[in-house]
Amino acid sequence: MSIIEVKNLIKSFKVGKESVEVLKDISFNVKEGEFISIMGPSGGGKSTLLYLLGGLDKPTSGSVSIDGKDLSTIKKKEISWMRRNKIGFVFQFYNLVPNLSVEDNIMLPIILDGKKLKDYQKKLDDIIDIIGMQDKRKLTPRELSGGQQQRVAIARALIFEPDIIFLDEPIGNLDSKAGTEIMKLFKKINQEYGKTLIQVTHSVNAAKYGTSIIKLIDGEIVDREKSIEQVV
Ligand SMILES: Nc1ncnc2c1ncn2[C@@H]1O[C@H](COP(=O)(O)OP(=O)(O)OP(=O)(O)O)[C@@H](O)[C@H]1O
Repeated sequence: MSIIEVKNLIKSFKVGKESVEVLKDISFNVKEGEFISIMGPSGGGKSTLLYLLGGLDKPTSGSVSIDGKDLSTIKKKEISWMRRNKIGFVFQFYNLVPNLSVEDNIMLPIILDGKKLKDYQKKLDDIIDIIGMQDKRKLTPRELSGGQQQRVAIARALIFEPDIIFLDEPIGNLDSKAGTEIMKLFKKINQEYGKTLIQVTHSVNAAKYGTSIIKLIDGEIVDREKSIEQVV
């Protein structure tokens, strides 16, 4: 079964009196364990699509289903549960809390959810190992490089062990060396930990880490291929 099913998805925004159709009848499926790169020109609707897939916004019509459950018809409680346990997000600008340590930033979703920190201590240690930052766990974000900050944001997205992680321009703010290291980390999270990843990116370098590439132009999928050479 597909972990994500997108059917006839349409999203319009009202701009003044006019309605602008940003996504035009999009359908596709994502299988568990895939790593999809969504590429295409600026303004084509990539971020809009990512937010709909993650349940952060609602479609005008059509549907997004995760594990066979249509996000527009399930109960609010269930969607909040899904957002916490099933889905993780990583953004371009990390969105860390500046005065909290690395480990407190990673544990933030646990704190906000009212869960007991000690129940997640082992998980925290494991995740800090995965991101390779044991020696930096007491530092605050301003003491870290951009690449290290993004590692912390990735760890925070992993703490609830989601099956799917959405990445919005995850290396858009990094130089090429740090960017490559982050992409290798995503590849490991995809291949070794079996997470399904969906990234929006302008970078051909980042896109080629995907197992499949979707090209979105002007709100429509114009191509879906296995390798970047077939798309660019
Ligand atoms: N909340 C909103 N209200 C009105 N228009 C919006 C809204 N969100 C997005 N848009 C419009 O939808 C279009 C697609 O935006 P989106 O950010 O999804 O594109 P994108 O492909 O991610 O672009 P970029 O690569 O520049 O980030 C743009 O024209 C944008 O102005």
